[in-house]
Amino acid sequence: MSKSVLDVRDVQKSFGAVTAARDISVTVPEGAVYSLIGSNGAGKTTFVNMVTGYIKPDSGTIRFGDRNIVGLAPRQITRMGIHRSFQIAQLCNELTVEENMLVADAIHAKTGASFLRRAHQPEARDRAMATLERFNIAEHRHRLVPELSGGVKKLLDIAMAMAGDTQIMMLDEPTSGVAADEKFPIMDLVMDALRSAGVTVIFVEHDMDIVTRYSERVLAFYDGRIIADDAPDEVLSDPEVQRYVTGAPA
Ligand SMILES: Nc1ncnc2c1ncn2[C@@H]1O[C@H](COP(=O)(O)OP(=O)(O)OP(=O)(O)O)[C@@H](O)[C@H]1O
Repeated sequence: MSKSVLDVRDVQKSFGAVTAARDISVTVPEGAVYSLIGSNGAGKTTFVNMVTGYIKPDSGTIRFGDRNIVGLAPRQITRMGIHRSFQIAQLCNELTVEENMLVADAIHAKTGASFLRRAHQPEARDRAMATLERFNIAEHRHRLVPELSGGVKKLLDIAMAMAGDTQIMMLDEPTSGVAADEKFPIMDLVMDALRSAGVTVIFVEHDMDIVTRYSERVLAFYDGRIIADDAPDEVLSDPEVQRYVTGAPA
């Protein structure tokens, strides 16, 4: 069995009277693909925010490799290798695809060189092109963001989140904003690119076809708790999950 890359133990988080995380414990093996499901307000984003340092748990531990990362700033956690993409793509409209990628690369670079110098280094351009090629969007490199389809924007956003040394990628609804007929092709590309880079993937998703097709394991959230943690078929046929999450038999 692969070693664990992320180990969350007994994590709790409340916002006033609302408990958004209750006794959350989960171990994610290196290279696994996990999806997080649950209705609105179930606690999925709170989980992602705690792992990425945007929210500090009230108690519990989050171990990344052999280090407890609770209390570290998002920037420190990103530099350690836990990256994320948001539901709404974080792109700069005034720049081309390649320029956006160069900005992401310069932000993630660990060298002491100035931001602009880093963006102009030939190695940076090579790295940017390699990532764009991995996500099959190199042909769009000279186009400005507003000219791109929802699918290409999504691919660019995830490609940018991959800049630097990524060990865990957390994706918030990777197919939101993507046309229905583009969803599977986009997910095929994203998952192939992440798997070939050996990255562990944790993604929030409401579309059960995507969950079934792309995740190896599913965490079902309800009222701040994980009510199921198993293979997709097991989770989606669980009566509690059908009652509180999917609302229908799988
Ligand atoms: N910063 C915050 N301040 C106050 N309450 C919050 C905050 N973040 C989350 N909550 C509350 O915590 C609970 C869990 O929210 P969370 O965003 O984690 O749910 P979710 O499963 O991601 O929902 P959605 O699918 O709508 O994004 C909700 O009741 C939410 O209102």
